[in-house]
Amino acid sequence: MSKIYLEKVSLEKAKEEYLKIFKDYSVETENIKVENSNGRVTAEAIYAKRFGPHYYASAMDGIAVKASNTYGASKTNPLMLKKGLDAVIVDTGDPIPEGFNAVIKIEEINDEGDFYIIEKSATPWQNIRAIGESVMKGQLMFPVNHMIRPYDVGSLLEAGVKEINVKKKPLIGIIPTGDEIIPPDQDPEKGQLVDFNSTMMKIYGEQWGAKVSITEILPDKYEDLKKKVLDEIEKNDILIIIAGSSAGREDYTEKILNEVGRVVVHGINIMPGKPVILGVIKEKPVIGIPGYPLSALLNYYIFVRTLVYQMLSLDVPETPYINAVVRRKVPSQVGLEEFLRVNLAFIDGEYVAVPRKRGSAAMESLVNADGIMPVPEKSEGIGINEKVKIYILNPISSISKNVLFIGSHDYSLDILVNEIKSQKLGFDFNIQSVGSMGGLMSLKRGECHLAGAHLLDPQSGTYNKTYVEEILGDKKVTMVNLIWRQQGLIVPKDNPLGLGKIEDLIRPDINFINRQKGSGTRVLLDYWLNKKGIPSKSIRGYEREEFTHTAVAAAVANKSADVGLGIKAAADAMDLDFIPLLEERYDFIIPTDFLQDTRMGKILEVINSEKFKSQVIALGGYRTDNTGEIMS
Ligand SMILES: Nc1nc2c(c(=O)[nH]1)N[C@H]1C(S)=C(S)[C@@H](COP(=O)(O)OP(=O)(O)OC[C@H]3O[C@@H](n4cnc5c(N)ncnc54)[C@H](O)[C@@H]3O)O[C@H]1N2
Ligand code: MOO
Repeated sequence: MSKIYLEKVSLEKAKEEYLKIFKDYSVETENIKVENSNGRVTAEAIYAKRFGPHYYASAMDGIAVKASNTYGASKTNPLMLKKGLDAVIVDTGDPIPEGFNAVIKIEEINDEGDFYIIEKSATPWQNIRAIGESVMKGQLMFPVNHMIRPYDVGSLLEAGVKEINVKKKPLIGIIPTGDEIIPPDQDPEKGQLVDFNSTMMKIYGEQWGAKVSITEILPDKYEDLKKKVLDEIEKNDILIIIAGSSAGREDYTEKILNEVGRVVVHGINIMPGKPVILGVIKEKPVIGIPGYPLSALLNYYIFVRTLVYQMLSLDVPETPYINAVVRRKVPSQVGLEEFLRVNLAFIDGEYVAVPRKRGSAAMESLVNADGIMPVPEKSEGIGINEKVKIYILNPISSISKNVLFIGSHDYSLDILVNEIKSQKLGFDFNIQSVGSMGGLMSLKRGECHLAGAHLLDPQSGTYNKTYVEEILGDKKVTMVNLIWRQQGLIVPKDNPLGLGKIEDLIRPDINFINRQKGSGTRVLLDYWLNKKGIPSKSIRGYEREEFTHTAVAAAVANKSADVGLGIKAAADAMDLDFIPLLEERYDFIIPTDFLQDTRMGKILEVINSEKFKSQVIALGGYRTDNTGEIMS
């Protein structure tokens, strides 16, 4: 097959064309002790070597008898059996003495001197385990291509099988590359990043039944990389080259494959993961995996997982999924099948999927997700209330119980999350930080259990109420105060530019960093600018938006901005200075139905506790006098 060019191949076609090349590739076999065989795959049929049990064994504690000697025994006609002659004492598992053919349980006999008295006759072979009851000598225990489970190991040992021939674990070699990449146990300087892709891949590979080795990190040098690839292909069944898959100056993977092997596919219509290179050297799969972690993982999961199972002649297990409804329009990317990370919430009898932010580099979007939602390339996107398939990342038993919070970010939420876990309340509190307005919109769409907002109404000077009424209409909700907190200017230590008030933001020497539209902090800033008659375009950096207080503080800490508006806890966390401007109210917005839910009851108990409040106060810039109170 000739090479398929970048960005032309659908995932289905790439899978079909590439995987079929290796359909007859099989790994070698090895002989291993049965004790170590869990998870391994049989290389030949396995037959039992002995009977289990291999002798007639007592199934009970009692006496062995000859059934014919017991006939006629009854309550009115008890029979006496002479010890040692008519009856022999046996324990469970003991062999049945020669000539005996039944066991009477100890609790059914009376012991009287030289005799046992019985009041019921025994039937032949009662309470005796037959030879081969558990396993028959010579019987087929497992066919070839069977994956050994823990109880299979027990059964094999019982059947006298001590060693078996299994398929060798497919060997995966991983070559991390890049001048900027350093080992994960080192601390990166500017321009350096630690290699964490390799370790994720190793863990997954081992879960699937492969043996994975990671080479030293290779710099972007063509000859070195080529030599390494040629070495490693001899030692492994599957070779992975991380990064250098796209069009960059130092992306050598494709060139090497063309020189010493061949490229089957370069570029698939998926996101993340588009620039993957699927190649072959010496009839073995060599995959150039994109460096961005989510791209790397997705390609590895799609191709390497399948290859491992295929090489072991196993069916590829289906990835667990559920059907969920999407309550907003999700546009598709032109010419790309997108795999979006989503949160899941069980609301009003169905699962609701809520997309998290895009981007192939943000591990956060995966770490905090419950599932992966494919958005097919050719569709119009996903329509409102459409049912879609979601591949789940967590057990459904926990997804069904979790509480999904969407709204503005606050540090007290982290304390809440931790308290819910440490008090083992039986559910997780999952957070999507999208700003105050975003939270209310999600609540309106029925995407979350509760929202969080700090929206000042300039006219009335109240918080949240007018916004809730306007956005949520007649949806019944209750506002419960979480905290009061200080908003102000986040500036470098010792405030070198001497900033003190909102008017300072228009100074020509100042670079500002803003929050996204719809965030409570942005609403506050715009309100102040409006009140003071300051045009937003007079502020340098007004257009540059971040999504959290922490991101604003990080921009100031890293000197990409001189000042931002945010909360004191964010400034403290980055060792910055803070100039307080206003104290604001942050409330939970809870649908009145959910207020009755036992989980919400437990959440309110936590926030009402002294333990929670004292941790919040310790953050600095917080007040908890109204925490847990219903607000109007
Ligand atoms: N001009 C273009 N640039 C890029 C394109 C494109 O089409 N045209 N595609 C983008 C996409 S999409 C992806 S995905 C990446 C793929 O990048 P490469 O495979 O070439 O890898 P690098 O550029 O070397 O690295 C990308 C990124 O990943 C980090 N990285 C690399 N290795 C590791 C590792 N082992 N552990 C953790 N992180 C790693 C690396 O430092 C970079 O930040 O290309 C886009 N560019
Ligand atoms: O394909 Mo890249 O993986 O979109 O980031």
